[in-house]
Amino acid sequence: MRWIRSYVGLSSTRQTMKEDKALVYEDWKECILPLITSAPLELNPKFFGAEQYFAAKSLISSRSFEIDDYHGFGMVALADLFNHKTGAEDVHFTSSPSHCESDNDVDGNNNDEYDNSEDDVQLTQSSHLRRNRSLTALVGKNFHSVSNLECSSALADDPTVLEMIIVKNVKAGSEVFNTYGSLGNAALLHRYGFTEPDNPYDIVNIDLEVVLQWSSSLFSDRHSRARLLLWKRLNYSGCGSQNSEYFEISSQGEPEVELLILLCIMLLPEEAYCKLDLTVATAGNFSKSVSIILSGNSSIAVGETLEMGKNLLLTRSVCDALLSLADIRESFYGSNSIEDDIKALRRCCCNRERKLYHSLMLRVSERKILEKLRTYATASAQSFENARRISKRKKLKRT
Ligand SMILES: C[S@@+](CC[C@H](N)C(=O)[O-])C[C@H]1O[C@@H](n2cnc3c(N)ncnc32)[C@H](O)[C@@H]1O
Repeated sequence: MRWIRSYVGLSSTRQTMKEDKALVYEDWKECILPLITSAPLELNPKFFGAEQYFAAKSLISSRSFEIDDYHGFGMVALADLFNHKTGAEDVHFTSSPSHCESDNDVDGNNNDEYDNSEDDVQLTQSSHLRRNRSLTALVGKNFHSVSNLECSSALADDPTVLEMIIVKNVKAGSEVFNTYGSLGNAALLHRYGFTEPDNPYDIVNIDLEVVLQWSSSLFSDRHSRARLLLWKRLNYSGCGSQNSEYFEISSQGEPEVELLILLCIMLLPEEAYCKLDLTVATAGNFSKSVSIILSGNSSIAVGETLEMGKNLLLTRSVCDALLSLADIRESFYGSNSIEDDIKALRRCCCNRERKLYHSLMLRVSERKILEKLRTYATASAQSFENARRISKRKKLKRT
């Protein structure tokens, strides 16, 4: 754990880990320490120290999951044997039997796409399951799928039943996977201690602090604060809590529209800003669905949908700002280039050097997204310029 923190650098994963560890330590001090010092229990402090508590908590949190609204979070024997695969599970858990029309899928997965054909497999717990510490299918073409078994009405009504359904054919001897949800690599590493290559749900976070750092390199603190306030008064916010707001960049390198709007407001010329400020002040509360659209020549319009304005928001200066944000975020990885990281990842053995492998994978996947963000910003600036040229030409033709 200590190692991951130092290698991932200043990423949000490190910060989250630090905060988690502080909370777990507080828990330990409050709940366990009094037991160690309590005379009648005579607990051996060697087994109940803060590090042992942290290890136990990590183990529990990587194996427990939200069962349903009724049960909340819990540990389910057998269910926790399955390893995760993003978007390609073989086995699915649901808190009520499959034919009893339910949307109680564990992890919020939808079952509609699954074809429970007669080729489905039955899972059996056997000694060889234990060998790999993950679940392997005992496959037979004629085995009946669990979901094809008769489901008694008693079972259907039993809230303590958790159904395990094989949703795909699995080759004999192959590992059977579940999915822990649509999680990016930082979330997978934080919650479960591993990452996946080419994870389609991967994201990079850009903290609001980073945006303010960029803004203060161009404008006064007063300017940045006033523009941020206006953005907030327009009912925009980043992800996360008020104390640590951030913006997500998708695995395709696309920034959230809220970030684009903030950048536009930061970059507005004073006159346009004052005009917008006045508009907001006189209009009172803006509803969530109303968004401002700021066009390239700084005029302001009020539009109804957020997506409608995305292209208009991607002006040359906003795209330049995105490039700067990508550079600031990239600087968090230290002096090693992405090529250095890729080489180190190739040299690294996933089984022998687990921590090194997964932290390198996180760095590489995040940095690849930052590369895509740069490509996105450059291409968007180009299309914005083209659109402007075409519109200018059209206007000239009309006059
Ligand atoms: C619910 S357990 C799964 C069973 C686990 N293999 C075991 O040893 O009991 C979750 C843990 O399994 C490991 N794990 C699950 N899926 C993985 C994957 N795709 N790659 C690497 N490790 C994985 C991680 O250590 C994770 O914290």
